[in-house]
Amino acid sequence: MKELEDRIRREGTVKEGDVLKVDAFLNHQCDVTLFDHMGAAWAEHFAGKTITKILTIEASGIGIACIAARHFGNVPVVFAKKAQSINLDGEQYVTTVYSFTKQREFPVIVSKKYLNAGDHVLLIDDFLANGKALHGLISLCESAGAVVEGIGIAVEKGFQGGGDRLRDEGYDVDSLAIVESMDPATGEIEFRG
Ligand SMILES: O=P(O)(O)OC[C@H]1O[C@H](OP(=O)(O)OP(=O)(O)O)[C@H](O)[C@@H]1O
Ligand SMILES: O=c1[nH]c(=O)c2nc[nH]c2[nH]1
Repeated sequence: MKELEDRIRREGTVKEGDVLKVDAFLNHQCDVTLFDHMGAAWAEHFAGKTITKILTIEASGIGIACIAARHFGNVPVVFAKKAQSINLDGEQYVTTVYSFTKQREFPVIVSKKYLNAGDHVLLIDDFLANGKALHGLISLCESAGAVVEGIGIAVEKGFQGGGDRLRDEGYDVDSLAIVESMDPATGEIEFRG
């Protein structure tokens, strides 16, 4: 998606440790017009698939997923929580995920009320790096007996391999910008053609 690639080129910065900082528009300050265009792009890609629910993971996926839902008939958006809370009751699906930016494991929790056999799920997230977050969400869907219809990602860092591993596993992964390489010394970013 050219609009997203242009924003990354203009406003993204490359940090040491394979970190691309795009918090001016994607995952700290949020450009909702861009999010709306991203939702439209996923709706075009996944047209023809029946989506009954969007599943994402806190925190950065939530805003993007909510705006994307407007393009999928306002289906419910569920976000997996990364901490237990007195506000979480009843039975839960739980797994653990290693967080790329926080560099530690988190529980990943969804109430059984909100993910069911018979759901046709679109997974949405801001970043795909090693694929840990998505494997966590896929595992929750498997536990619930829900079908993963596809995966919509804003920025995939292709060189970390998580996206291609998911494609090899048979998932339909639509990443709107795939960074093939990035250099913290020069700031240069190359996208997959
Ligand atoms: O493919 P992976 O290696 O799993 O990396 C991608 C995940 O990393 C980030 O989450 P993170 O827990 O770092 O932070 P967040 O709270 O900003 O969502 C991002 O939002 C994805 O969920
Ligand atoms: O802002 C971010 N930049 C990244 O490079 C990244 N990788 C996973 N999650 C990420 N979030």
